[in-house]
Amino acid sequence: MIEAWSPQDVYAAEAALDEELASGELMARAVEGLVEVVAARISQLDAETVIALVGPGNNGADALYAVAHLAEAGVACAAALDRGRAHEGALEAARAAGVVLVSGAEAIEDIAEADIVLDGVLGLGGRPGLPGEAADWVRAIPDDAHVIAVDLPSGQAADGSAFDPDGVLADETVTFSVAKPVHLLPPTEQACGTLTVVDIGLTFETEPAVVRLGHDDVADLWPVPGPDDDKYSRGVLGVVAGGEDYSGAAVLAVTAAVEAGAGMVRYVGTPTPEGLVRAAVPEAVHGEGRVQAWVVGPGLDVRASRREAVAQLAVARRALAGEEPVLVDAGGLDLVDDEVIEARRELPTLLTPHAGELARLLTRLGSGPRARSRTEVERSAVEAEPVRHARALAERTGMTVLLKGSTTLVVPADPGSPVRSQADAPAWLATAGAGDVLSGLVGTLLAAGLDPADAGALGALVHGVAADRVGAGGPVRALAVAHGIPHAVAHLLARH
Ligand SMILES: NC(=O)C1=CN([C@@H]2O[C@H](COP(=O)(O)OP(=O)(O)OC[C@H]3O[C@@H](n4cnc5c(N)ncnc54)[C@H](O)[C@@H]3O)[C@@H](O)[C@H]2O)[C@@H](O)CC1
Repeated sequence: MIEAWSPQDVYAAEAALDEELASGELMARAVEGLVEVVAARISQLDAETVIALVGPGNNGADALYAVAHLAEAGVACAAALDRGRAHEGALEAARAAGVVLVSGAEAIEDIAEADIVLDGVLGLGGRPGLPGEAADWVRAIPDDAHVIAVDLPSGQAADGSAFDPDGVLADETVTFSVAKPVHLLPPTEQACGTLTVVDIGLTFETEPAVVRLGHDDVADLWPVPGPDDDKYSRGVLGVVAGGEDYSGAAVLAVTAAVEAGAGMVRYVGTPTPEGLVRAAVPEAVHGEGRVQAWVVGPGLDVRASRREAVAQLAVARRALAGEEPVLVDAGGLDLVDDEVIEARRELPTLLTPHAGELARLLTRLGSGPRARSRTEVERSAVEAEPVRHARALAERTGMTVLLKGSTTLVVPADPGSPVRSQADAPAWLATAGAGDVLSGLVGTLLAAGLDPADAGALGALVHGVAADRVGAGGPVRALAVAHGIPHAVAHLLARH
């Protein structure tokens, strides 16, 4: 599991530890870890020149001390300074070690020729935008240089809220003590490259801001049956999905639920998808009945008027009015209104929109206290600030929101709970029906008793791993992902 703490919490933990340690010890620990990574990269890449981009704060000091150590060890190092401003102690160390200090046009020339660029312009204390000459430095970084960001890529928001395409785009980031939201959240995660966390001894009393499950966490969370279990105790999932137009969604969701190990699946549909489910998934039973959780919505047409569709919708509405956990996806999202929100305020509910659906929901329901904001929300706005918009929907509805995308975000209704961020899926998984598979898989976990945030995060991880294993680096169709779930789960459980 990777946990990230907010910049405020990190500053508070640093201040507390700083009081206990000798002056400069915290930074010395950070620099030691940083130097180790850069030295390893120099030998792996056969790099000859390293340049540090040095900003005015402690982040610049880390970078400058690091090149001072490397220069002492014989590496050809330079440091770009903006009008000579930098941490005094670090500057002295760099001068003494023979680091070449450059600025202006000379800095641009040296950056353009560097093998490794160490970005120490801004760290946790950075505000949006690159200061002074730094914007020119960043533009001068050659495509083939290996860029190592110190703590975080400069220009990107530390809390992960805003991505700057003109900021630093790193090949890797070396951060201290713990990850920060910038490293785990879209849209900024894409600027970080691979992440190394150097332990400098901070401890935290507070909850993390972001949590990402790793493969080794699956065995702790996955509902593995014991000898006393039967199909009912393992969890019965009701699936209200598929209509005369989108009938395949039903097959995909039900298949995924059965493959994920639901004790039993009860399917409620209209004639065409029902026939398909009967043929494709003989394990499913048909019609309404007692369940431990519901999936409502894949392929559901809430505007259909034929008798069977109206009867199916009535079951969907009963599920939303009932007490069992409900996952609401696709067409089912159209059924979420003030009455449903009120009825489900204390009940486990997981909404699983993609960016476009989330934009439509926020536009229709409004956001903010008492839904006062009634502005049109565009899909592009959700993509630019996914966490903020998912949180707005979670606050508006009191429901957990799973926002689908190349990184899946799960934002719990409780604003104090960490956001979950899973980036396990290959890009090939952006394919029709993948969301239907996710709904069946996550629904099974809800029926087994997991809470919506755990079910969403764990389901997203397994969905991604199944796609990765089935596709083996190539294309993957949604049904194959569903059929790949058992092997993916077995593979992940075997790591324990
Ligand atoms: N506090 C500690 O004890 C430790 C801090 N460490 C490093 O310290 C960093 C945090 O240090 P700082 O708080 O000094 O933060 P930064 O190094 O990010 O620098 C903040 C400084 O830059 C200025 N600034 C920020 N954004 C600007 C902008 N857009 N344009 C112009 N000026 C801007 C601020 O006014 C401030 O002077 C971490 O990211 C980490 O790299 C590590 O050395 C570990 C130990």
